[in-house]
Amino acid sequence: MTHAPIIIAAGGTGGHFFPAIALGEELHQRGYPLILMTDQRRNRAEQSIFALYPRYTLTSSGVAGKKPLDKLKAISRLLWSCLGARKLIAICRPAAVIGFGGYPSIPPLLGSRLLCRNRPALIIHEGNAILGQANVVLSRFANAIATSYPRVMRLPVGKKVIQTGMPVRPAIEALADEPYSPPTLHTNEDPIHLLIWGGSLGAQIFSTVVPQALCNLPQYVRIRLHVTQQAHEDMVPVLTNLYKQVGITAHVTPFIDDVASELKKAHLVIGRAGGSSVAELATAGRPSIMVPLPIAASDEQGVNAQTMERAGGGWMIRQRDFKSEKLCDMLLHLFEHPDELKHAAHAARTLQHRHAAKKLADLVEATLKR
Ligand SMILES: CC(=O)N[C@H]1[C@@H](OP(=O)(O)OP(=O)(O)OC[C@H]2O[C@@H](n3ccc(=O)[nH]c3=O)[C@H](O)[C@@H]2O)O[C@H](CO)[C@@H](O)[C@@H]1O
Repeated sequence: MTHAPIIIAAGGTGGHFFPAIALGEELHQRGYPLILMTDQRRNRAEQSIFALYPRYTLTSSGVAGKKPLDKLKAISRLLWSCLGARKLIAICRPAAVIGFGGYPSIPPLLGSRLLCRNRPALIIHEGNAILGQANVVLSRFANAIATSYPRVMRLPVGKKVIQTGMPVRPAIEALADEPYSPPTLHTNEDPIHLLIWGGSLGAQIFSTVVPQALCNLPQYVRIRLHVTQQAHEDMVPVLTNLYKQVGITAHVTPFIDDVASELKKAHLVIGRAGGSSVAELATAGRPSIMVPLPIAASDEQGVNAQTMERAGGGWMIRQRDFKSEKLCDMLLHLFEHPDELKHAAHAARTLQHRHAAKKLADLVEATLKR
């Protein structure tokens, strides 16, 4: 039987895009033709499973927190994109449109619901512990809402809500049973692996506070450290030299391609608390120090980090309190108390949700049969 196509719409940052790809792979295996609608940041993507509509670029500009004139411009761009999306939907007549959040997911879902005669099924996925701005708008029209977390703030009443979990890349899903052994400072000389990442777009703060903290650790700790750090291109040579000078083994790069291998090695992760990063920490069972992005529209990263901290899987520090002296003390304390790291690694797994891509694809198929 030939299926009608399915449109997957997602903002172009890793947190929205990687789960969209994971679902795409699953639906592709089930025989669905797929169309990916994303923004300029990802327009060259995944040609093998997605027939990317060649001239279609979604708006990526947010609306929240803007000055009135800029807000008006952003809203007009969104509405213009809705018209563009409607044209595409009229041509390819999809059976369903699935949104992964971010403003670029609004035009295809809203366009198909308000402007098209053949109305495809609408499903949204929320990757954070609070419904994001775009999903707040779209949830009113959705036939089903899939969530990563068991409890999600701002969900509308009376809608079909199912926790499918956050789809993660297969190599990360394969870490679901990976054991964790904490580093021991005084009984062996093995490396202590630290992973430092800043979300899909990096974060400047980790290039200042973290190196200062690591340089202030005692020498017997520094020589054991193996650091993998994501940093802005300009900072790569600066941090590489700094770490070398103080005897820290480090690999500094603008983007970590093989996140799975890094998580597998990591004794501790320092980073933001975006939906995908937290889901990956839970899958791999790795303890973390989380510094939520302070400018995130709904403080979704703060809510994600709090959820992980309450589960016992890590420690949240607000950016205003993220200082090198504090981080240095905290790292030394954790390395001296490996049981705390071990406990956090186990606790992180309580938020693990396996086979999310499969569960989400099941939900899509169930909604098609509605
Ligand atoms: C799912 C989701 O809603 N994510 C949030 C996140 O998106 P954002 O995309 O910034 O961050 P996430 O933590 O959600 O995702 C980051 C993704 O990039 C990957 N990665 C990161 C660094 C690297 O070097 N290599 C790499 O592959 C991570 O493994 C992860 O899969 O921040 C936004 C603010 O800007 C929030 O508003 C979003 O709500």
